[in-house]
Amino acid sequence: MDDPVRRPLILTARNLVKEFRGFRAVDGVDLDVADGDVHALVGPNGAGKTTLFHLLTGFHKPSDGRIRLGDRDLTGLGPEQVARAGIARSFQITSLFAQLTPREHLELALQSATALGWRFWRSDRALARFSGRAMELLDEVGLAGHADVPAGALAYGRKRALELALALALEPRVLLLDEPTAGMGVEDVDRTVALIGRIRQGRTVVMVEHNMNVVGALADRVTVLQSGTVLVEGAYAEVRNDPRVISAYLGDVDAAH
Ligand SMILES: Nc1ncnc2c1ncn2[C@@H]1O[C@H](COP(=O)(O)OP(=O)(O)OP(=O)(O)O)[C@@H](O)[C@H]1O
Repeated sequence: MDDPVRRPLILTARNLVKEFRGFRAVDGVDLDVADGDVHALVGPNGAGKTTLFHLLTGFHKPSDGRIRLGDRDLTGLGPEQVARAGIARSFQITSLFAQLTPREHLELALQSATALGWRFWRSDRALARFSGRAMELLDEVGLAGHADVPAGALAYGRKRALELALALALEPRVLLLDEPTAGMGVEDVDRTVALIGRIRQGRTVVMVEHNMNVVGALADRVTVLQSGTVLVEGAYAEVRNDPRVISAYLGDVDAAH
């Protein structure tokens, strides 16, 4: 049942296919992400969530199908072009520099998003003009009090918050989060849910997430994948009680709790 007040679509995929040596990890997926929604991609292990995520961010090229952001066709673009077009994914912790502080990370990310690129790498004068915005972003993710600590010394949850701030620095039209609560204890999960709840304001978020409590707390819409295809798409409450989803997840949902 479609929600009559659904917002306009911002990100769409049509008949998306990704084949690996004849095996279809993503097999004809249609995806409709509405502007301003938190849209979760869920499904049992091996369903194709990560592959779909890589397709949406340009890390994989589709074997077939199309991806559009607003009225722009992004099909076949590489990761950097996709990011510049307005789809940002949260960085991996492994891409943080242990000796640089969160403020320095943000200043560099903000500079790289401008036409200057990385040309004035660590020139203090060039970076100083990004300091104000860097602090705003750190404040938004709750890291203002840790702005000048080397990133290597931050606790795990704070490193993830820094990744989020780095993605936000690109001012994306759509923010993609790959398992934002993976590997976290209960307290960090709660903090992360609150954080995503804050940063989603005025933004569109697509997230792959295994923890159904997190999905229930944040997602407006849910796409359930199974064997590379869309099993069900809808509001969380509808999807959660759908017998096809329950059967696909049998055992898996309990494990995620
Ligand atoms: N590079 C690859 N080469 C070959 N097969 C792949 C490749 N990447 C993924 N696959 C296969 O595609 C299927 C979907 O994998 P994918 O990682 O997208 O699933 P997933 O839903 O993210 O699973 P999980 O929840 O376990 O992370 C799996 O059977 C996987 O083995």
